[in-house]
Amino acid sequence: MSALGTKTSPPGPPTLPLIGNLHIFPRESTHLQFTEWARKYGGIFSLKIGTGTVIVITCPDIANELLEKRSATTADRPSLYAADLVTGGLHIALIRYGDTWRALRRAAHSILTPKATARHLPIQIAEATQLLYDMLCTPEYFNKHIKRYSSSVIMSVMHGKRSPRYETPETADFFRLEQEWTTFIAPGATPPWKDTAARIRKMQRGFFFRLLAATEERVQRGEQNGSYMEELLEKRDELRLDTDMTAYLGGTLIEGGSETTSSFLNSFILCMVAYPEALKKAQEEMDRVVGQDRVPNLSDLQNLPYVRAVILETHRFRPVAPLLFPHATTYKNYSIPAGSTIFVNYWGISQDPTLYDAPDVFCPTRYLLTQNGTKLGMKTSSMGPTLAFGFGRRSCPGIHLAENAINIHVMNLIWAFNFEPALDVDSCTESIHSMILTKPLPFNCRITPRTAEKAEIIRREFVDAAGTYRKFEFGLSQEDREFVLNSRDR
Ligand code: HEM
Repeated sequence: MSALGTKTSPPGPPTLPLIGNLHIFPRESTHLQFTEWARKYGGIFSLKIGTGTVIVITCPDIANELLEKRSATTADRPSLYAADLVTGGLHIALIRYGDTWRALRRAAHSILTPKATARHLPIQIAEATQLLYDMLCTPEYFNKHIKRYSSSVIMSVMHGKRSPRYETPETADFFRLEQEWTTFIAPGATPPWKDTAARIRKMQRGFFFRLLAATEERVQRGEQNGSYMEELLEKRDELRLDTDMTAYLGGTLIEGGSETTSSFLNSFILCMVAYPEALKKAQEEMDRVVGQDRVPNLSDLQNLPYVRAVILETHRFRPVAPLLFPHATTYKNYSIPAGSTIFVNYWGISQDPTLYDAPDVFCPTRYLLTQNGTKLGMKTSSMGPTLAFGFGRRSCPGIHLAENAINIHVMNLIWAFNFEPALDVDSCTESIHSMILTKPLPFNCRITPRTAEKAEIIRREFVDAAGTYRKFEFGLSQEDREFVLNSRDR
């Protein structure tokens, strides 16, 4: 902590004139190099990138002090020229701290409270049921099924329109856009050429505004289904959102909710394959509490301490955002220069052997022994269970929606399936990293229903959920209609 109170810069690797540490700044698997430096230079270290400063925090107490207690001075984001070229400064997760961010964040909060989120449980549960069904029918495509689920559920919740198939046009458009957009803003990408920016901008605005227009038309036809955008459109004046802000908020929340949930579910399956003893313990607990004859529901979770521990351990073991999202500081009279970029090295904290026993092992039991899974006797008041969702004013506003989704899936999947290694499973605990979000490298595994009775229950639940799906199915393509007819509405 002492570095925070002094006027000297935090320590860091030796610098070269003019470029500082630019030549050694890791563009890939950044969290791994940051963690190596943290072990050498301590819980707070700094890098010089040209005239700028990057601060890396790998200590929960310092992260808490700077990003939670002094949140007003660290709620900014570093300026991202490439992102602004495309979004015009309307991306809630990337924009600078200021009036536009405040208006977007207030609007996001007003629709993402725990109470508001509970209203969307029926479609979240129905979408989770389709994931079970898809994995039952074609388990080899589980990764594709997770991607379909993750984008369909958030589009249903936000815009009231679901995608029954991975190839449904909205989902396909969304993945195409995400591919272009995330490549364009990735660190170290080719310079942000204006014509590329203009092309992606056209694509992004086209997609976000099409979704908004479809919601408006649906409302005009009197076909409301309770989506968030309906609520936002109603409160738009009160929340001071113009049309661009409304469309961008709807679109960027889809982006925030899709890849994150999908990454968590892939990591969860990976852990179940790689650590069969953890899966077995979770299944035993599930069988004791829920039994064989029904799928679990959210209220079961309070009686499933080991399953809750599996969720926390998955966040720790393979964080979705190993460096959270970068913050920027505007704090003046401080040893951290104004305008510094701040990374919280959540990965380095999660893998710290002074905090955790055997941190590189997936071991949910640690969360049954101590509240935060840390070693016995450690003082860890700065390390609550929501660390994976960030700190302070920029912490994740989608946390309640995300936690419901994760809880439903983890229970469902443990109840329904066995997960076993395929031949190439050796590589399975590696991750790829794209600076902000990680997800496992593609891997194969064998997914089989635990019993024939459970397979039958899944088929029945899928057909029974037809009424819920239909409320979110508008303007389906011929192929989507055929899928619905053949799989569900026979
Ligand atoms: C597994 C699920 C999720 C994880 C692990 C996660 C994690 C995070 C993290 C680490 C941040 C950055 C916090 C910081 O800067 O300190 C963040 C920000 C954000 N998340 Fe999530 N998230 C998840 C799901 C969602 C969902 C479902 C939504 C949308 C409904 C969402 C919307 C956002 C938005 C809009 C921001 C930017 C907030 C801002 O800059 O003001 N996230 N999330």
